[in-house]
Amino acid sequence: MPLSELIASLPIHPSKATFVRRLMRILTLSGIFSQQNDDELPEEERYVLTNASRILLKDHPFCMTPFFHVILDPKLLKPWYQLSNWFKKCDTNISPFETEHGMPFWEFITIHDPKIGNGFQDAMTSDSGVVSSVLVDKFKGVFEGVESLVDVGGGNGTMAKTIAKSFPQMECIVFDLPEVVAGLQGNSENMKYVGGDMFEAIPAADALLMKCILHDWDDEECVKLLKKCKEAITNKGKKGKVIIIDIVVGNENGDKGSLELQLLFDMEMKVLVNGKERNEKEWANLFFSSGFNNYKIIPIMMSSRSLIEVYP
Ligand SMILES: C[S@@+](CC[C@H](N)C(=O)[O-])C[C@H]1O[C@@H](n2cnc3c(N)ncnc32)[C@H](O)[C@@H]1O
Ligand SMILES: C/C=C/c1ccc(O)c(OC)c1
Repeated sequence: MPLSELIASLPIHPSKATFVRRLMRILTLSGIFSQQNDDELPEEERYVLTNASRILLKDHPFCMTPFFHVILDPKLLKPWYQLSNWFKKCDTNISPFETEHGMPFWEFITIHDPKIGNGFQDAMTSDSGVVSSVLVDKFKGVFEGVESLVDVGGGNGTMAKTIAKSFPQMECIVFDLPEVVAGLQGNSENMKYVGGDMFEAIPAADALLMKCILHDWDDEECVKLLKKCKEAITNKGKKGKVIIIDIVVGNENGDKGSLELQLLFDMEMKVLVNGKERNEKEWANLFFSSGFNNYKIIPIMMSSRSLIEVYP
């Protein structure tokens, strides 16, 4: 799109029109747009979308805009300014988020601020939209022989919806806090929602899915949670498995971008929920400390995430 057309299509005051070129100049340098000139109209600069801006489009099937809205929300940015204070205090269990807002993140989004809560669910929906589609397209084998599945901390059920549709014989349960699943209904007969606290008890199944759960908690809490998982999959003499989708920090393919994403998430988890991203050794320690015997890591999405199968 030529610059003049871009300016004409934006809802801005005419007095601000000349600033658009300066904004586009830096957004082009940072890869959000690229410039493409037209030989027939050499005097006017033209901009095109890049992969980075394409996923911001509302009608893109994997639009990530809700995710960026949450990350950049002032209420979720303010805790970053508490890092300096946080470093000086001895209370290791309190996140910079709690230092800022006086309550843990989960309480804040489920009870105190439903607007941020809805924004957060939309953010996770956009993330799970991409990941669930990659999963059923390329890694279907992980679910082979699984007759029942519980998505632990499954939020509004985006992962479960895609899996339940792809495996009509599988019984899928979305398990999350009562406030989160209240009033939700599945889109097929083989899925339902159950409310509860995963640190108390998890419904029994052949397999449990935990996407973006363990990185929310410290090691002690993770071991507690994984022990509950083991109970849930070793019912009736059967031995099931836990399927984790999370980050495994590492840079084996040498891609600086994916490492940067992993480390940025590590900071985000620290600041918001007192969680962390783990490397393979740290993951293995968690599994063996909770009574599991074996695991397999499968990198997905250019190693930005991994699929980890954990066996009792
Ligand atoms: C980062 S979100 C991940 C959501 C979903 N798995 C996904 O990846 O789209 C973490 C989820 O854990 C849920 N959660 C937090 N504490 C929980 C608890 N004690 N019991 C069950 N779910 C909990 C939250 O409500 C939230 O939906
Ligand atoms: C702004 C994003 C916040 C966030 C909080 C907790 C999570 O587990 C998470 O997983 C991708 C994202």
